[in-house]
Amino acid sequence: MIEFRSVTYAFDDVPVLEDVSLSIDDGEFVLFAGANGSGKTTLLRHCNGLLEPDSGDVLVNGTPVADDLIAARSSVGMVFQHPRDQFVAATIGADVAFGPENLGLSREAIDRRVETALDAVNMAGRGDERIDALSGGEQSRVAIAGALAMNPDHLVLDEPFTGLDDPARRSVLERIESLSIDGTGVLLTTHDLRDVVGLADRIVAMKDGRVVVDDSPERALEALAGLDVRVPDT
Ligand SMILES: Nc1ncnc2c1ncn2[C@@H]1O[C@H](COP(=O)(O)OP(=O)(O)OP(=O)(O)O)[C@@H](O)[C@H]1O
Repeated sequence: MIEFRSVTYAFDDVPVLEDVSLSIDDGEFVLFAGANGSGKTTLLRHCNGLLEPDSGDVLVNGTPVADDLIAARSSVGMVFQHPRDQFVAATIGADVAFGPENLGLSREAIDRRVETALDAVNMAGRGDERIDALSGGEQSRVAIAGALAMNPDHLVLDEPFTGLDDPARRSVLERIESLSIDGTGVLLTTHDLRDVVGLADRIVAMKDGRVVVDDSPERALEALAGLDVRVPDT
């Protein structure tokens, strides 16, 4: 479970998050919607200590993130907007192994995690391939595998479809759907809900650093007018 309690945060004295309180259960699929600059990325970067609140608290499984960064980072996997920026190794397998290696697991356990994570993104057996030779969609799936190798309870995906063509978008979407069905919680930011709204349990919409809608997809869609969020046509 992830809990934000009255979280306030400013960049250089400019308020970016104002009194955000949310609680996210294990297994929940939550869409974070809102215009560019509304604070979605900034909020989610608090889940594993990349940012710390100026006031308020962020707890993962009941423990403040800053008190146990390893526990928070094991429980909440993050995939950033430009996966290319988060790779640390030249080959798929080495990159996906990086997180588990830092947990001090045995080689055998690491290999098992890498294999399972690659399987989950439909890239089994491709560990020796170079990341720089992959398409954008494949790179996104490797980034997701890297997060999955930590066996997270929740997966944070920040605008995972940015820059992807239609086939890549579909392939990443399918992977996200099957992970969600298998029980991984998903926190996904987007300013375009069309492809993902059918998967979500809940939509949280932000505006100017505040949560302005937090509801089931059906009810939230009615409330989203005026927030610069593309909603499905029907
Ligand atoms: N490193 C930074 N330094 C200063 N200001 C920042 C920084 N990162 C974000 N901001 C500002 O914080 C505000 C919220 O940005 P954030 O990226 O959280 O919004 P977002 O809703 O995720 O939008 P986007 O879809 O564009 O990523 C914006 O006004 C942005 O300019």
